[in-house]
Amino acid sequence: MEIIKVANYEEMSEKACSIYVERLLNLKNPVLGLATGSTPEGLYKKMIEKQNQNEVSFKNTISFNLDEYVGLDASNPNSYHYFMKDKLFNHIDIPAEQTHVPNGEVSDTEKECRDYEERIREAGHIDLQLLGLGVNGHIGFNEPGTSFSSRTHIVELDESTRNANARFFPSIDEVPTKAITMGIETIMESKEILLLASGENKAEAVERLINGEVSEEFPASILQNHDNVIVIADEAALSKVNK
Ligand SMILES: N[C@@H]1[C@@H](O)[C@H](O)[C@@H](COP(=O)(O)O)O[C@@H]1O
Repeated sequence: MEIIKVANYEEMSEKACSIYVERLLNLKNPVLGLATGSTPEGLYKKMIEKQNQNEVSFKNTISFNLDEYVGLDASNPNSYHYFMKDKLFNHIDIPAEQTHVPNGEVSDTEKECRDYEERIREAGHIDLQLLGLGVNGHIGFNEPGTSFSSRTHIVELDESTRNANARFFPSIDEVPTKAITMGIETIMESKEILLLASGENKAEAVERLINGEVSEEFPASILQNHDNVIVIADEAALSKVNK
């Protein structure tokens, strides 16, 4: 695991963007795993700038998002479909049919999980998977206790996760209770993983990610077993490491 320490959120986004640009320029048909949440927003802004400056193009890129709430349709501003269009896809040249976000609105969610896995396989697996980090160690929506051999599946969201994400909703009651997420094994099959963390509220989780025991009780700890992981974290997020 390579750990890159940066001063703040801005520098984290900058550094992550430079890694993206490098991979986009080096891969013929990049398959990107994308994430939602506050953490990657700065990176997405910078990627849009890079395209506007003609430094990169996403025309040959295929993308797969990690997760989506169950029960929110794509036009709901809190859905991850909406987030991705609003923050990235509507502003870059990636063809819509090359973007994939799990569909939490279908009646047969089990089939959607299987189909999502199939689409990732057909694309030749993910070259670079972006991850944020939940305060309880979740990656995607894989909550503590999720099997390390899980594939794309439906999850019950933890109360702590619903509380953490309630800031985006009018009230906690409107935060969905279920989500569809790539599994831990799906994520671990990515050829390279880039995890971003910023702020003091992530400090404990970052410490466990780096130094903690590898355990299903802390899903992100599995990344210690992947041989191509870069963590970019700011000083606040790293404040509990090496103390
Ligand atoms: N499903 C998402 C995760 O993919 C994300 O990484 C995490 C952290 O979010 P944030 O970046 O807003 O702290 O929370 C959400 O629950």
